[in-house]
Amino acid sequence: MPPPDARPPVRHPDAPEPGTLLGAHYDQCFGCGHEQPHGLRLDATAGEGVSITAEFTVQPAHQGAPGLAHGGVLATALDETLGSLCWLLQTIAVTGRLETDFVRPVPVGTVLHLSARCTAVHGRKIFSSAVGRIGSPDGPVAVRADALFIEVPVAHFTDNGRDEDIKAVMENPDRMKVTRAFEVNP
Ligand SMILES: CCCCCCCCCCCC(=O)SCCNC(=O)CCNC(=O)[C@H](O)C(C)(C)COP(=O)(O)OP(=O)(O)OC[C@H]1O[C@@H](n2cnc3c(N)ncnc32)[C@H](O)[C@@H]1OP(=O)(O)O
Repeated sequence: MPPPDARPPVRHPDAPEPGTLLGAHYDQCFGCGHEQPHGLRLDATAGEGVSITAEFTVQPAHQGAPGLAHGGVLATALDETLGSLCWLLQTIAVTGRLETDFVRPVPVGTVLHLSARCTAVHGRKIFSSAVGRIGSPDGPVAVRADALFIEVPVAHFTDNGRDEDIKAVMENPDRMKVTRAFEVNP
């Protein structure tokens, strides 16, 4: 829970307009990248204020029990959607805590409709919540999460990431891709 002196989140003036499809922030990201054959390929769209909507289709590669999505995959979908809120705050942050409720089983082939919103900011701490619904934005709730993201310097990635992956990103001639890989301001 945010402390009493937490402040409401403020949408950055340079945040993408509501309705903008954000696209993959990093081609190799398991949540949104298009070069991960078994990734979620989640598509996130900027919403009003500090909110995001997103969709992903549960594939056979995402099974836990036969015909049903793995809980860790569903948590990834929530994490990715929540992480995209940082793009609207234009803050570099990583997941510190992700508390997930699994409410309904999610069959393979389901389109999961996710929505996330930032609820408060306190120092480096960003509080947010998300929900995932089956089949439509008004469908039955399947998963819910509350999260705490922590603002970090870009060195969090460059100091800790595997050298060859950092190097590969840095050498990309598309400077926007370099920037977005580390979730920095566009
Ligand atoms: C378009 C697309 C855009 C971009 C879209 C991007 C989508 C990406 C989505 C995926 C995001 C991820 O999965 S990110 C990957 C998964 N996460 C990680 O790998 C993070 C690993 N953890 C860490 O590196 C570290 O623990 C940190 C950075 C989270 C925190 O370490 P630190 O920097 O030393 O900070 P620290 O002093 O410990 O904590 C700062 C404050 O936060 C609190 N705090 C820290 N962790 C926790 C915690 N788990 N639960 C409660 N509180 C916590 C502390 O009590 C403290 O509060 P106070 O004393 O100040 O009150």
